[in-house]
Amino acid sequence: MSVTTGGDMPYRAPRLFIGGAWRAGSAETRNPVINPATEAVLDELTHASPRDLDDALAAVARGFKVWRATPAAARQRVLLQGVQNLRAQREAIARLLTLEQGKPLAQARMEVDTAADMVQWYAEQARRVYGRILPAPQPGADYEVRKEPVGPCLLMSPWNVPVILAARKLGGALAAGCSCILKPPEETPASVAKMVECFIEAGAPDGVINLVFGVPQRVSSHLIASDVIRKISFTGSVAVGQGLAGLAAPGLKRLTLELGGHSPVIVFDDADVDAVARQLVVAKFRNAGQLCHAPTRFFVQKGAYARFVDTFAAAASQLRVGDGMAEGTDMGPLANGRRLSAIRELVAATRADGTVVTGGERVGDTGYFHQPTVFADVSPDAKAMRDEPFGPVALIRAFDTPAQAIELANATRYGLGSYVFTDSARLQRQMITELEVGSVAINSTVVTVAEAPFGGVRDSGYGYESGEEGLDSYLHTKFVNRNHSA
Ligand SMILES: NC(=O)C1=CN([C@@H]2O[C@H](COP(=O)(O)OP(=O)(O)OC[C@H]3O[C@@H](n4cnc5c(N)ncnc54)[C@H](O)[C@@H]3O)[C@@H](O)[C@H]2O)C=CC1
Ligand SMILES: O=Cc1ccc(S(=O)(=O)O)cc1
Repeated sequence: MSVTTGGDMPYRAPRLFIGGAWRAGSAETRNPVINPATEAVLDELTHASPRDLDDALAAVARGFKVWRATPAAARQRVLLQGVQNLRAQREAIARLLTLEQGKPLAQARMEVDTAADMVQWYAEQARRVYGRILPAPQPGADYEVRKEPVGPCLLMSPWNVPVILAARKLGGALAAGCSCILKPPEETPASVAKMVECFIEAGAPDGVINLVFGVPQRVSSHLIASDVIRKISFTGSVAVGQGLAGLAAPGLKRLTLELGGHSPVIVFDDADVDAVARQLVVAKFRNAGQLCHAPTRFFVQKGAYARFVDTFAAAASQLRVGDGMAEGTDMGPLANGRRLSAIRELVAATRADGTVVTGGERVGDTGYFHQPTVFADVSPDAKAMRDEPFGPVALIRAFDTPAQAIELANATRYGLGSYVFTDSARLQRQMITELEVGSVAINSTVVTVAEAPFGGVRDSGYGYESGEEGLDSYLHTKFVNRNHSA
């Protein structure tokens, strides 16, 4: 039986794409792709064998030679055509995404739009990779600083926002002149493969984009061990990021790690409490809370606290939980059974450290659905205040002084996003300075955009994606001392 995507197209797990050709993976392992709303198996994904991976390494090395020699304007044309293709495939990709990941279709469509926007920005920037000439102290000489693509890249992206996170890596690498092997998540492979197809069909030469799936640990250890790979970009958990840093160390390979987060929200008394609470409910429960920069720890000043809790809980309880394909669904299921189990455990453990004001239960017994769950008066010592929830759980606590808010906010090992609500310029400045994070949104819930760097500190990882810094992470800098008189 095949599952249709809502149009006429049946769901099919993608094949590998290596050296310009699609092929089934020849490993003995495979994995089922599961619809998280129904737990039905959509299809089986074949895995790359060591031989497939060696073919991908040979292809990506060949692809690099071609792509690095391709003028920036030509690379830009391919990327912009890919973006156009992506926009044309919006509905098809969004449907695949909802089927395999669970998010509401409207959010899946927005994901495709954001992915297109992010690659477009990189494409536009491809022609602005400038070097510089410096004055040399001796006559007849120029000091020149050049930017060059770092080499073939291994890009590994996760299942929570599969299209954006893969497209952002692909766009940066290709704009810089790097070839790549992309290893998307095995749990949500088809939406990413369809996105990749848009850039293949736009004219990326053979070997420039390669796509593999497999047992993640086997794929990453095999590919990172090869001298061919010069840079690795990974988004996922801290534990896996640490392991990859170990694998990258012997070859001293460049690494960008975008790991977890446990983003604080600080709401001061002067904020428009009702409006802010409602805005934060949308941000918190988008993608069922499975975003690395999702607001998770809500610190609200005492004067605004009771009202914030009431409005936030009321808005959260009104969210319609259901199949992402159904009209009117606000929040879909969690993306996989691991996440549902983890959230149920987290909720059970947090009951001793706070009060459930809404939610707290699984929804139904088929599909990975969980209620939007809000805890108030959560102890700062609760395990949930330290460990990333990565799901539909909001933790609220009151604070008195700005210094207390900072202490609470900085009390995890993560440092990715943060959100501050106040019109006081003095408080805004203090929060911007003292929050130990990669980004701060003031009176806003947006911390990641195409034109600005996104990255974290401490356990949230290192390096940047998007913005000039994101492009620079696929470039190395060469100094040339050119003596004309010799
Ligand atoms: N920063 C982010 O956007 C993400 C963070 N996470 C964090 O990870 C936690 C656990 O989720 P899991 O899916 O179990 O995380 P995980 O880190 O095991 O998996 C995340 C992604 O990494 C890949 N992966 C796993 N092991 C790998 C390896 N050795 N080499 C290369 N890729 C590998 C997986 O295929 C998956 O797509 C979440 O609760 C969340 O805290 C998970 C996904 C995305
Ligand atoms: O989980 C990491 C993550 C998720 C989403 C986005 S974006 O806001 O959609 O760009 C960025 C990072």
